[in-house]
Amino acid sequence: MTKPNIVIVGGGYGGVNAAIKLENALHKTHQILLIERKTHFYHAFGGLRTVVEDGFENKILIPYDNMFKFGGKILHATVINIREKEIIVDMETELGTQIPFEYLIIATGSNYSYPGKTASNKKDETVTHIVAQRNAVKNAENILIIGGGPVGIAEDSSPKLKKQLVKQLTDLNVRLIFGEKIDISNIEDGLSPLNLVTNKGTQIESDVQFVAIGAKPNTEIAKTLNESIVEEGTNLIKVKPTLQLNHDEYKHIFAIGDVTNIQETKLGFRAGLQANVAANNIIALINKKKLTEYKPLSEAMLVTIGKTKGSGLLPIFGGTVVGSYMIKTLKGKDFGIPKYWKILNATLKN
Ligand SMILES: Cc1cc2nc3c(=O)[nH]c(=O)nc-3n(C[C@H](O)[C@H](O)[C@H](O)COP(=O)(O)OP(=O)(O)OC[C@H]3O[C@@H](n4cnc5c(N)ncnc54)[C@H](O)[C@@H]3O)c2cc1C
Repeated sequence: MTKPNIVIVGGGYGGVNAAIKLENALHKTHQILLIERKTHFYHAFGGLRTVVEDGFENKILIPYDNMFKFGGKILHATVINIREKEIIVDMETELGTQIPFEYLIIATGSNYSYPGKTASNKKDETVTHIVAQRNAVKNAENILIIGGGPVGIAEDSSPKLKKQLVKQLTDLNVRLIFGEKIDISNIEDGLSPLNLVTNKGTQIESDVQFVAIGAKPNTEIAKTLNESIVEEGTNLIKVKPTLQLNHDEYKHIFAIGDVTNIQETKLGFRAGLQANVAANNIIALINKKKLTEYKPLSEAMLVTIGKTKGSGLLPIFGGTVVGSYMIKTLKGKDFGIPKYWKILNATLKN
């Protein structure tokens, strides 16, 4: 007898963790199916280092091929439609284009400009893009970065963190401009010299430009199920604390990670924690047990500046600011790369 499908759409930090957990627990009774458009997991935490270290891209592009151990399947296709009991993909797969499910997890994450994330589905195209960026940086005298990202957050949540980051960047000869905006529509590929002017009239000449103005949630396909599951304004999927969609018709559909409207900064490690809750709740529904709730954590971030510097905020004692030593140890040294190769059951060749 064919086993009912549990489908996970999106193999990022949330989707991979949920798929592995569900496969471990349910492979005897259910077919676990991960649908992911890319052939390789893109380990975003280390994305920025590809710009300065030759070959680093090979460490952060991890093949998905070997991740399942008990018959789970990964299909490389793009989901274009979600219905109440099935999803539709954009190409013919071994299971066709119309794939039924008993339970579904939407984990389609968010987009970010290169090299934060990749827009390409194929490893060689991603590598070509990264190498072009790295070469442009090697030949550049002036590099423009638009968007303060975690620094912007630091401003609101911890003045001490902001102060530490500003000092470290200024020591490295980085010129910081706060409170001004640049029209990014003037930037094409970010690899050619440009002379830009901010809304306050500051002229900035640069050889290379990086746009770092935040992630954009991938919730368009969620809307194909029902427009009302996505919050207007934020474009995020409304979820209950159990991570089921906040809609009584869809108790069998969950959302996790960067796509949800949970009130906390969007981070991969949180997507992983949410994956545990969603997977446990699917197991609980199958076994007719009580569901558990996801509890958002307090603010946390680790901002690296090169291999040895940085500053961060840990979610302990209501938010503790830490300096370069902790950041180097927790993140800057290897960005958790060995951990993710292990999770995906792949071998990193040095
Ligand atoms: C430069 C940078 C550094 C970061 N550093 C950290 C850090 O140090 N620590 C931390 O915790 N977080 C960090 N983050 C944040 C972290 O990357 C995100 O929070 C995380 O990626 C969210 O995980 P996710 O599983 O929700 O989605 P994603 O990781 O975005 O994964 C979504 C997946 O879904 C796939 N997908 C999307 N739509 C479809 C579709 N229709 N069909 C098939 N597949 C689809 C995508 O290809 C993608 O693989 C960083 C982010 C950036 C950009």
